[in-house]
Amino acid sequence: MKPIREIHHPLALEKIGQLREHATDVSTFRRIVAELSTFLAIECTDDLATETRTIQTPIAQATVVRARDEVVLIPILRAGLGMVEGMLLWIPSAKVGHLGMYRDPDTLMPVEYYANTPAGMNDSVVIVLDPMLATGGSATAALGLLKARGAKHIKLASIIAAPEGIAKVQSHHPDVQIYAVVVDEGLNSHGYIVPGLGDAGDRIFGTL
Ligand SMILES: O=P(O)(O)OC[C@H]1O[C@H](OP(=O)(O)OP(=O)(O)O)[C@H](O)[C@@H]1O
Ligand SMILES: O=c1cc[nH]c(=O)[nH]1
Ligand SMILES: [Mg+2]
Repeated sequence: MKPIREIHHPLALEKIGQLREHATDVSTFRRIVAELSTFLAIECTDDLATETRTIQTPIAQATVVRARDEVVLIPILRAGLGMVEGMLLWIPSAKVGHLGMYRDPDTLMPVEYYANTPAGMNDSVVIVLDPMLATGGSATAALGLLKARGAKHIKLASIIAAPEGIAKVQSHHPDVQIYAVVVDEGLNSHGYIVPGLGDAGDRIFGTL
């Protein structure tokens, strides 16, 4: 089982504090989600396979590196959409598929309503995007669907993760590396992350 990679960085933690604040307005919230997503993109791609070639600088020949792996981003709608732009700043050539899922408020079980993923994901590095990993039900279902469609090298990028969600994903998908900016205390009786930031989708899209 892969241990979670929690990112400790003073400025990332400062941004998390702004996301948590109830008073943070929607444009600031969106911008910070995008910034933290770029930060997660850097972490998630630090083991991509590379190849080298020789080029000519104005001074001399140099051996330069380029990434060989194709990257596919899979945001889980809605909240995961807020992470796409920031991820693409760092991985501009990534393909983007979409999974629509919401969590039933009574059962907390994920309900799938849309799935559009690129063909030929077998050899790609697939990064699932969801800012909140709470019970882990949505992420676990998304990872199962992607594996059924051929994905083999999958990562999960979240901004805030709860220990319960991490444990669930690790038990069902021990091969998937989870990245989170922070791991919070746990869940409340409604399945919300504590202290968390509330409903990420509503805060990104201004639908509170
Ligand atoms: O780990 P889980 O317990 O499954 O919870 C996490 C899910 O809940 C939220 O989605 P939500 O149902 O609020 O849909 P939305 O993104 O459309 O707001 C969040 O964006 C995750 O997808
Ligand atoms: O705290 C939570 C839990 C699930 N989904 C959210 O958006 N926030
Ligand atoms: Mg929501």
